[in-house]
This record gives sequence, C-alpha cells and structure tokens, in this order.
Amino acid sequence: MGPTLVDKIAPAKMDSERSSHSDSRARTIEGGFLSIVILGASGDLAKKKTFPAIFNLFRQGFLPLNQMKIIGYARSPLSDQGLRDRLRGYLKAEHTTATKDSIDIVDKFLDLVTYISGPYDSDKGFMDLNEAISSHEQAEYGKEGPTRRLFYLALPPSVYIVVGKLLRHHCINQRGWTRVVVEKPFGKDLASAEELSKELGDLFTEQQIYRIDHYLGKEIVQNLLVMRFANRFFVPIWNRDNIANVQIVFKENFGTEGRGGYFDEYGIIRDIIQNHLLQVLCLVAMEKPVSLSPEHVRDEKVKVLRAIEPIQNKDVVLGQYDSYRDDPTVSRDSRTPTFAAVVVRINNERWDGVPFILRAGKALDSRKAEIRVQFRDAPGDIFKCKKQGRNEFVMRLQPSEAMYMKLTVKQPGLEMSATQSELDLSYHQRYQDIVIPEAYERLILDTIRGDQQHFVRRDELQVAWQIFTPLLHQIDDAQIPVIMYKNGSRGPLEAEKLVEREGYVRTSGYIWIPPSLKQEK
Ligand SMILES: NC(=O)C1=CN([C@@H]2O[C@H](COP(=O)(O)OP(=O)(O)OC[C@H]3O[C@@H](n4cnc5c(N)ncnc54)[C@H](OP(=O)(O)O)[C@@H]3O)[C@@H](O)[C@H]2O)C=CC1
Ligand SMILES: O=C1O[C@H](COP(=O)(O)O)[C@@H](O)[C@H](O)[C@H]1O
Repeated sequence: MGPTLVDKIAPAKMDSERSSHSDSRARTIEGGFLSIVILGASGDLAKKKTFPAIFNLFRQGFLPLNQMKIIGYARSPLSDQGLRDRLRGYLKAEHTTATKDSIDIVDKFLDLVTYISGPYDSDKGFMDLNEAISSHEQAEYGKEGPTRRLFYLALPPSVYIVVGKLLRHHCINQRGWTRVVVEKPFGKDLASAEELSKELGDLFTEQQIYRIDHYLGKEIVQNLLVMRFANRFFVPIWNRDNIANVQIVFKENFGTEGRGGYFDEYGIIRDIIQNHLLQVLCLVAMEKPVSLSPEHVRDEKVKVLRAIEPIQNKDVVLGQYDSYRDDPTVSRDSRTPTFAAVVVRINNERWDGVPFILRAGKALDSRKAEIRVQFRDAPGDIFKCKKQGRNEFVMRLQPSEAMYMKLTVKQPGLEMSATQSELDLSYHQRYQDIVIPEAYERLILDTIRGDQQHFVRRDELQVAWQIFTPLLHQIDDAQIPVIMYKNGSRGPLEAEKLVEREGYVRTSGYIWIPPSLKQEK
C-alpha cells in the first residue's frame, strides 16, 4: 500500500514557511508538547465548530502530529470512544482525493482525542485533568522541556469563573505558556461584563485571555484593513466627504433552532450586534494603526468605539418573528427582539454625519452578512446618473465571499446613456484553488501562535458594552416597542423606512445577482 495522507503530513509548519508577511506580525511558534483542552466538550459549539476547526488545522499540517493531545472535559458520562464517535460525523476530510485517505486522517486525529468526565466545580475533576495533561507531556517529553496548554471554554458563561479558578489552581503550566479561550457572551451588560472581566483578570493576565469573536476570523473581515489601507483607490475617499452611509447587515433564514433558551435571555443585540457587527464597524471606521501589532490595531478600535455617540430611541427598530414563541424553550410572552436595526453615529473628523446602520435578524428571507458602503452623488450630474443610482462598495462576508462595486457606466451601444453596472471580485471564481479557512480555524491557530490581534481586548469590550447598555436596559424594561414580522420576510417595514430616512438611496430597476451567488443556489 502506498503512503496515505496521514503519512504525508509534514511536521507542524513553522510561521516563517507560511507567513507571507515577514514583518513584526510573524511570530515564532514556540516548540513544546501541545495540550488542547476543550471544556464543555459534550456541547453544541465543541462538536460543530471547535473540534472540526482543530481537525482542519491538523489535516493541513498546522499542528504537531507527534507532540500533541486533545482532551475533552465535561460532566456527561462519556468514554474516549464515546466522544470520538460523537465527533466523527462532524470531521470532514474535504479536499482530500481518496476515501481511504480521508478515513485515515480522521482516525489519526481521533486517536489524539481523549475524554475526562468531571464536574465544573470540584477540585478532583481538575486535579484529574492536570494529571492527564502532565502524563501526556511526560510520556512525550520527560520531565524537562517546554510544554503548551490551551484551555478552550466552550461552556455557558455562568461557569467561566468557577472553571477559571480551578484551572488557575490546578492546571497552570509550569513549563511554558497557559492560554484560555473564552466564548461570548462576555456578560449581559456593562456591569456584568466588568465583573466577569475583573474576576477573569484576577486569575489570568490579559495576554493569557483570548476573547473569541468568530466574525474577526472571517476572510472578508480580515481583508478589511488591507482593502482600506493598502489601496490608493480607497485611502482618499474613505470619509464623510464621499461616503453617505454604511450598512452592516446580518441575516439568517432560520430561527433560534434549539438555542431558544439561551437566545431568549440575550436577544439579537447581545447575540450579534454588540459583538460581531460592532467589531466589523471598528475595522470599517478606525484610523490606520501604527503597525499590525495586536496592540496597535486594538488601540485604534478602542478609539473609534469611544467616539460613538449614545444611541437614541428614534434610531432603533426592534422586531420579533411571528413563530418565535412557538419554541417551547422560549417564554410565552417573550418580548425578546430577534431583529434589530440600530443607527450608530461616530463623532469624529472622519465620520461626523455619516450614519452606520447595523441590522441583524433571525428567520428572515435569506442568509447573508455584508458591509454596504454607499457613496454620495457625483456633483454636477450631466449624465442624469441620479436616476441610475449611487456608487456602492459591497463586501459580502457570506455566503460566497465577494467584493463588488456598483458604478455607473455608459450603456453599451450607439446611444449615450448611463446605466448601473458592477466590478465583481467573487472569491470562488477568482481564487478557485484556494480553500477559504473557517473563522474558528484561523482564530484557534492564532491562539497557538500567541497572536491576539483578532481577539477582543478588555477595554474594547468595556466600551462596546457602554455603548449598548442604556438601550439594552430600556429593551429589558419593555420601553421600546417590538414589532412582529413574518418568519421568512425581510423584517419589519419600519426598518426599511429607518434606512431610507438615514439617506440610503435604493437603486431602482438594478438587479444583479453575482455569479457566485447563483452557484450557491
Ligand atoms: N453553539 C453555538 O453556535 C455558539 C456558541 N457560543 C458560545 O459558546 C459557549 C458554548 O456554547 P454551546 O456549546 O452552544 O453550549 P451548550 O449549551 O451546548 O453547553 C456546552 C456544554 O456545557 C455544559 N453545560 C450546559 N449547561 C450548563 C450549565 N448550566 N452549567 C454547567 N454546565 C453546563 C454541558 O456539558 P456537560 O453537561 O456534559 O458538562 C454542555 O454540553 C457558550 O458560551 C455560547 O454562548 C458562541 C457562538 C456560537
Ligand atoms: O455567534 C453567533 O453566530 C451565529 C452566526 O454565525 P455565522 O458564522 O454562521 O454567521 C448565530 O447563528 C448565533 O446566533 C450567534 O450566537
């Protein structure tokens, strides 16, 4: 039998081989035995996102085949094999040619996975965990040599602190780094987020804490700084003189589906807008950082957040889809918004007067996330372009990553008339041989490399909550109306009116479906 894909896996790639930018961002991967511990390994996120992302890194040779273990920890009574069986269906060895190879690579990965069943609040469980990690380390590395420990909290935030304390007490690495990944929601409002930050901050240094927001790992989001600051086209026009309005949109064509209990407590602003969309806004609106070092980038994000004005009620539309309360895990008289449109205003020299409209909704007519930048009309319109519509630059995060510009051109033919057309960079067409990594894949790799650029810093989180907390408290106190909308619709009509009121000009008669989206259907 010839060599399988597993045999062909190279030792973990070093950053110097992989990184296209050999500047200050390129980090050396420190050597040493790597233990990745997933706490909450029995859960939804772990099986759907965390383990598959680690598997993809492994499959592509980014993890050290013979120098690592992956340990799942949760209360559920599972065996090693039980966890492996549960995960197998989620590990897809796509892009490998032979089926045998695909099975081998999955088996090889699952061989690295073990499971410990234990509570989240007992010394014993965490002593067992430490024992297991140490014994793997020693089996490979003896008692000397550097080791690396990554703890991924795929858990409800209610247990973060108790788990953090026990990790701190029993599982800290004595021979190398310890890093802790925490998932959103990081609190429910400013006070609770601050408390969580303080308690975690008493246990771990800021350099050890990785607050994950998976939107920061999406390809088009990662492209934002390059687009804005490496293209002469954009540098001079990215401001209030040229841009009329910006929309950052998240739509899902399904409801809360099995997560109703969690969602009903949080709602769409805490679930999507305060974190994912606000993070995207930071990258669209921030000033150029001094360098790409994580602190320089995050310093600029914090500055733009600090320039955001208090949100006014007239700038908010809330909705709830009509079948939301049919979910048995949702309260019968729930007023939790499943849709929100919020106008955010940035009071600085670059953006004064430009509305940033953040819109997110569940159970809408399609699944899509995009940034839509609409430009002002060209002055002195001799071509009657106003009829045709405005220039827009759209960055589609999903589905099918793309960036396109809507612009006015001469209608081809003998007549001199203007029409709307587009310049399209659809990734699946342009980069046919490149597999775009999943957000979690990229971010987990960053945690192993020690790169915090794409993670939320404590002060960033604090300002993000400061912006939304007054509004959230009013919503919690039922002071803002929640409009019903039909499951599968575009959301409340009032939101469309809000967007119009803020000066968005819809192009009439222009319908263009990007080829990559046609393929998607
Ligand atoms: N699922 C998703 O798509 C996303 C999730 N997240 C966040 O990731 C984290 C994990 O999410 P998810 O996997 O969906 O969560 P789950 O509800 O599936 O919980 C994960 C595991 O935690 C344990 N657990 C559940 N409830 C409790 C509780 N009340 N007290 C103690 N342990 C509990 C369970 O393990 P056991 O009982 O075996 O110990 C469960 O398998 C959350 O913070 C969530 O907000 C973020 C983005 C997306
Ligand atoms: O964080 C969350 O994100 C998902 C949407 O993620 P995407 O990468 O598929 O866009 C959302 O469904 C979920 O409610 C939310 O908690």
